[in-house]
Amino acid sequence: MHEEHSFKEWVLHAETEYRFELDAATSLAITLTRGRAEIFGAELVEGKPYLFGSECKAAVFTWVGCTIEMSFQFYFKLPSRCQPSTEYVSDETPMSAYGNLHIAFEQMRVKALAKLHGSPVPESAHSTQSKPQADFSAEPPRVLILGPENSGKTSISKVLVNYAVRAGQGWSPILANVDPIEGGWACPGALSAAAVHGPISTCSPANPLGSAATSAPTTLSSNAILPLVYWYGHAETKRNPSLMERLIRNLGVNVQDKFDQDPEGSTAGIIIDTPSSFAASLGPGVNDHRQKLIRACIDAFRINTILIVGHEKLNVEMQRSYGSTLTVLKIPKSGGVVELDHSYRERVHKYQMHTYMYGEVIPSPSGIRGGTQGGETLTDLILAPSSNVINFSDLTIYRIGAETMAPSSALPIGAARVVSEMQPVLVDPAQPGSGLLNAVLAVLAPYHPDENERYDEELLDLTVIGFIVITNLDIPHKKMTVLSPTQGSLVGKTAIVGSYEWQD
Ligand SMILES: Nc1ncnc2c1ncn2[C@@H]1O[C@H](COP(=O)(O)OP(=O)(O)OP(=O)(O)O)[C@@H](O)[C@H]1O
Repeated sequence: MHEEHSFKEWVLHAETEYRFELDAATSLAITLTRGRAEIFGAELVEGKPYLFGSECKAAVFTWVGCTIEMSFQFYFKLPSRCQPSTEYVSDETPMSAYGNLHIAFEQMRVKALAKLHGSPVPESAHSTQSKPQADFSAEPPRVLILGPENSGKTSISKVLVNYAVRAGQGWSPILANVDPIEGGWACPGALSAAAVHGPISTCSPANPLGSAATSAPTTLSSNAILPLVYWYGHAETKRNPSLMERLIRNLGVNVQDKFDQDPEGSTAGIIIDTPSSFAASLGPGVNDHRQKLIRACIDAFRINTILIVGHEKLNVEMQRSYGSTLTVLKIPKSGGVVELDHSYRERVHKYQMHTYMYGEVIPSPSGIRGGTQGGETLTDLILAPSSNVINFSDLTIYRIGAETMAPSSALPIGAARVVSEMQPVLVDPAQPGSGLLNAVLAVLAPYHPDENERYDEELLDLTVIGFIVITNLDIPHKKMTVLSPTQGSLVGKTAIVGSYEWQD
């Protein structure tokens, strides 16, 4: 194996950022040696090497100026360079706009808390900043972020959540991810929400929102993130918009329950990261789905602020639809956001699945000791999945809506379609072409223990307790091999298969 490393220092002036993009099989360590700096709102601790890998793309921003040291290493073949494939410093960032937004949201939180306690609103919560547009009421910020592909929606969500967590007021805002491609804290295809208690780190696209307790060992410092997960199972929202809508509404009901149980906690608010398909009208019919899903988010999470990232047309559209009842704000897109192409997204999907099963340890560049991946100690990040052979009958598998629905025109005259797009269809692993080999399955929480509380489509409303991958099907013996991050038994469990596949 060929290895080579390099070392470099960057001096950043106030309100500038160092942007980098890593190639595959490279790793980077960044150490803050002077001043203060942050990555998407998460502060770096001075003197601690932060590791980045798996083609990570990110920026180190400083409000006050800083010096950072980089150690870079590439592994394997073709040592074409000794630095990230792209790296530069920019003094044009939208961070002050994002900072102002954070201040406005902070005022909303403070006012909402004061209202809850019946106390007067503190002077500091009355804005002296040039406040963005409409009047923010005494409601917590419940924010929907919309924007086209590669506009930086996820990064902005992280900045806003990290600033709230850093504010020192004990806020734990909820971050919800309704972008199935993103993966969030689970696997690609999932929709999730979690209360965030500590800064969300960025070190690898395999964990875009930091590590979660579902796949990580309990020793992780960030294991406070306990996401609530639903499984959509596909990359594209247009594939089954009705299911998307139902899951969004389910997430909303859960978040609302949490808010009802903890009114004080609810004042921290919620930030929703959305798929880029919400911003793009791609053809006849798609626009309706898009509108329906945006409306579902607004209702489900009782949104009071919509942020549009750098998209004039969408801004006008949202102003027209919601401007009279909600605050709709256009915010600038960062010039640093990287255009991620299809093949990169496919590789990220693989990194995410691999990390879900095995964990991820980014190799430290030579000479780097005590490196951290977003605050975690490296030995904690290795997972040992179990590969078990189970009987076909141990696990009940469904697919939501039939994959191979006959077109209505092919049905006998007068016959209604039997399978709706929301109907759970039992999948028989013994059937050739079941589509289960290498499929990613979401294992669901149990049905309601009280038979009287059960209903037909209950399956659609069950949360996910974990993901498995079927790595072998032995049809003659009616057995299958299942890779799972935990040792727990699957007997009697119910799982859903979508369209995601993964091979190690
Ligand atoms: N200022 C920046 N400097 C360098 N890289 C950045 C910056 N902002 C964002 N990125 C990177 O650009 C990529 C795309 O950003 P992000 O995921 O936030 O966009 P998005 O709009 O959520 O994407 P999607 O199209 O998946 O919805 C990510 O890899 C992110 O880390």
